[in-house]
Amino acid sequence: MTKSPKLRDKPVDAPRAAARDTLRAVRERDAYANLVLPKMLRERRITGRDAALATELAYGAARAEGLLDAVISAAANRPVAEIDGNVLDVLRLGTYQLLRTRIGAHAAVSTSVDLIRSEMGMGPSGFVNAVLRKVSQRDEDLWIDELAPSMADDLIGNLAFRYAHPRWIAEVFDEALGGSAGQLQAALAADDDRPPVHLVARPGLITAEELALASGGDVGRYSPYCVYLPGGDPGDLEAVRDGYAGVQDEGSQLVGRALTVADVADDTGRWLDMCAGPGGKAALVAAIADIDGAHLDAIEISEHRADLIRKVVRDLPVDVHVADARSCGLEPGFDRILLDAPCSGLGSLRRRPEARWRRRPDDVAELVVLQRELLTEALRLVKPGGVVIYSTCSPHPAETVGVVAAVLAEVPDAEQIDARPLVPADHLGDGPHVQLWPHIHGTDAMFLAALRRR
Ligand SMILES: C[S@@+](CC[C@H](N)C(=O)[O-])C[C@H]1O[C@@H](n2cnc3c(N)ncnc32)[C@H](O)[C@@H]1O
Repeated sequence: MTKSPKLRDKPVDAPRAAARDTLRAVRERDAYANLVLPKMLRERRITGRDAALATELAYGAARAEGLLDAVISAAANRPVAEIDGNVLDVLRLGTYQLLRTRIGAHAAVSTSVDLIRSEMGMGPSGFVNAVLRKVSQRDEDLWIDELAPSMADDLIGNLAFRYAHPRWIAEVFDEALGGSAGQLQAALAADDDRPPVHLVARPGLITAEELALASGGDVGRYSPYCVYLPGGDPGDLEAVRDGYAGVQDEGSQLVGRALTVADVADDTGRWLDMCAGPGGKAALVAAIADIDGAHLDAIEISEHRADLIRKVVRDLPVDVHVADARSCGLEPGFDRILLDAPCSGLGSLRRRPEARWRRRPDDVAELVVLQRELLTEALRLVKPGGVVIYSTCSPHPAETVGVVAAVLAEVPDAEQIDARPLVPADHLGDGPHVQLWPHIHGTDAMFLAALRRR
């Protein structure tokens, strides 16, 4: 039977189908949206404005999942766990468009209905249509007013809901920010935004000024190697393709640089990166080591990640070791050691769209044990007078100041030194550690502490 013109399937639009398939991969396979989508865009030859739309929708909907689900559940009058997964992906995309983009309500609803009808037929498409129409009756603020805990009763709960963070993460940020509600609001808002793209100009190969000219970007505020890219795909830049530049958050650049500028008497040029994969900081440190006549040993436990390091440190004075850094077998006596420890990643949630909804508070306790062991070993491997930079891309106090305090209590000949002079940024607080923030510095929320063996 031929369908009537009204019922005939419309072709689904490619960017929204890619966004839906990304959300599905995240939900079904625990995939990382920022790995799945770029590959899908290449394979499906989706480029330009269409690629930008798919990215905005997929990453935006993944980032806002908790908020979207609360609204969908209210509009559908049932918990989202009772909604078929494939239908839920389309509802999330549609709700995201309605609440958080300028896409008109008609287009947001009808494209969602088309997406579901092409796969699942009329029944589910009627449900999607009904739910999204209900969602479209209010804007985001009205939904928040209706569904979030009140500011007066539960400020953290309200802000967590409003800026699409699980409550426990908002609590961690609150603790790290010292309980300032204004700071917490700004931090969550910045974390809920699309992240900027930062490039690193590899020392000795290109300057930040040259890279800014070549890329149409602006030189960074703090890192002498940083360029802010206003838009576009960094992979299209010749400097990135040729390895003169890479994509790296400015906060990470500041951590790598801090290792190289700390005072170390009689630096013999033995430098170590204890947890180096995939090699972002190792590449920067090694480029500076090359200029300074030093050598970097880079340890990484995962073979695959060690391969990634080898790719980015080609031609630089680096030895890559696949080992557990707690028992790597290298001779002690290093002048400078970077321990960029495995961590919860709560400081770079804006770059990994779905991560905030995947992490669990319990993840942290196990990581803290590993972080302490690694830092203790770093202090054994560094020479007296040498420096250890301990860093995390997390502001979680248990992973940052907690680890440093616990290890210092156990290692009597180690001391913490002021890390602030090693970081050319403002608003660095009372020290001695440095905690960067997206809402203050525009960087990921990187933490670093500087320790010395007496
Ligand atoms: C935060 S990442 C490091 C990021 C890296 N410094 C960069 O800038 O690209 C932590 C790394 O430590 C590795 N790792 C975890 N446990 C380790 C261990 N016991 N020994 C060595 N590496 C480890 C992880 O595989 C991961 O690649």
